[in-house]
Amino acid sequence: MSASILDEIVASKRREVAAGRKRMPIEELEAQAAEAPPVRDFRAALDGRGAIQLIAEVKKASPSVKVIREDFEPVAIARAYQQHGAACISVLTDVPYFQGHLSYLARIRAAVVIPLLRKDFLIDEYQVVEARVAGADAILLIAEILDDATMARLLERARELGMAALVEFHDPANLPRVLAAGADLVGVNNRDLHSFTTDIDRTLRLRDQIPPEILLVSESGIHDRAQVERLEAAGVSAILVGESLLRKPDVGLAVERLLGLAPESR
Ligand SMILES: O=P(O)(O)OC[C@@H](O)[C@@H](O)c1c[nH]c2ccccc12
Repeated sequence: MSASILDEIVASKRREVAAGRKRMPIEELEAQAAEAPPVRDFRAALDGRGAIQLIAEVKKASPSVKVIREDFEPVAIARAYQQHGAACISVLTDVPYFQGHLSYLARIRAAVVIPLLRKDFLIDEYQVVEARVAGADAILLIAEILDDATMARLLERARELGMAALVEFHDPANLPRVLAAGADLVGVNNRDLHSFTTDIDRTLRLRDQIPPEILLVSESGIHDRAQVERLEAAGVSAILVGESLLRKPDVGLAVERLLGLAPESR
């Protein structure tokens, strides 16, 4: 994702939020959030005490590769993820760039019991409340698109609503900002924002700079068992994986292979 596409996405989110506020004022949305069923503990589900856990992602497309999977059935994919060993599910809700939808959260929520992450570009508390109403148990926050005050405020808002926040960064310079915001669940995005290349060494290099009480998630570019074993040995709590699972015809088998529950194909 080039920096300019990130700017473009953020601009589209500002328009979405403005339109949302017109359709339904935040007070009304908050009233709905107060009535929503209880959240599931996303962070606790990732605390495998040494055994690395999987957040499996439901994502049809992305700006880097366009359509990832043609026969995209979000609920069936989520069910397979759960059945074959994922601890949590990440659901892309961005429409224009990832071909996701907010309604996928509610549909998936009705079909699985494991906790769900709203994966989107959150810049405003309106989207945080919206996530809760739609059925999310956690939200993603991206350090690269948030100033310090907004990052801390959205994190606090998530907690007030009972949700967890996974706070992601790519540039190591942003790690101190993420910690200062009070994150207890931190993601390293292995994908370079300019070249789209991924490198899990980015997570491994940063491992020692993250306090042990914080759960660390390695995100993007994970596609084989050897990588997962390296991350597990380094004490990484969880992996966030989309593309490599979605490219396989049998996503359940792909999950088992990544988790070492089934032998890898050759
Ligand atoms: O499909 P991959 O390479 O397994 O990556 C999953 C996830 O990490 C990636 O989708 C992602 C990480 N951070 C994001 C922020 C917004 C949208 C998408 C993402």
